[in-house]
Amino acid sequence: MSILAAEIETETLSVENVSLYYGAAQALRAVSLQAPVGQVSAVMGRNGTGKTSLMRAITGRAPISSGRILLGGSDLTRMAPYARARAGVASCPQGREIFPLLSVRENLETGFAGLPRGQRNVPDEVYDLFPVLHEMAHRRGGDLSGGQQQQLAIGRALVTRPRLLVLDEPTEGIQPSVIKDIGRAIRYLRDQKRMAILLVEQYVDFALELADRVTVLDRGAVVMQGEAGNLDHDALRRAIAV
Ligand SMILES: Nc1ncnc2c1ncn2[C@@H]1O[C@H](COP(=O)(O)OP(=O)(O)OP(=O)(O)O)[C@@H](O)[C@H]1O
Repeated sequence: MSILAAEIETETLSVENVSLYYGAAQALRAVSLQAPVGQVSAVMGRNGTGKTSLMRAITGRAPISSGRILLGGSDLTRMAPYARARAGVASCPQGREIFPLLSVRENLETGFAGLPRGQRNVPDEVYDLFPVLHEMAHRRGGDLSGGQQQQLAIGRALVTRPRLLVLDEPTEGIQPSVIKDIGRAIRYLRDQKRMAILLVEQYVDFALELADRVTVLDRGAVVMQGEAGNLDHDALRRAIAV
């Protein structure tokens, strides 16, 4: 087996037949997908089709009723969110969840919690990717623009040195110049850091520009899945059109 094949096998996120309910309402119906390292795996779908629920299932914020979630050799299924973070899962949730009264620097430092003492620093690449975080280190998180907050949310996720980065609609409500920066950061993390990136995105052109693989959800179920280059993009656009 080549080194690359071994790495993919040990580092891939594997979601297997995951179902999730809110009370009696089923939000995910036996969803399966793979997100290998060194690839962007996009999850798309109309509003309310279960994209955020899938992200919550992976990060441990919502319990699943059946199925399994594996990251490489670790079975995350029953792990608490903090244990999943230690196992290498980082997420930028919808709404970003920046601490408004903490400074930019302090927001980044909240990512230290699960790290060994020797790694409790902000990696240079966070500031290389998003120089604004350096310039605004002492500003309060709540005083940043939406785009700057999104960069901060990604920076904070990177502080935890993740193997899997989960991004829930990173372009939502953000100006084009910052969307470009975010796209560049995602490419860098995929190609240079070889992270597995799971990207929930409604902005089709942005998602298709980056995605290696695509999963489309409809009413909580997978209705289309495959390598981005092999999918019928017109059918895909129809499947997610509002
Ligand atoms: N906490 C909750 N309690 C009850 N139902 C919920 C809850 N969160 C989501 N839902 C329902 O579950 C379904 C899937 O929602 P989810 O947020 O996962 O979809 P989504 O594809 O991320 O939507 P959006 O694009 O609007 O963020 C929807 O019908 C939604 O109303």
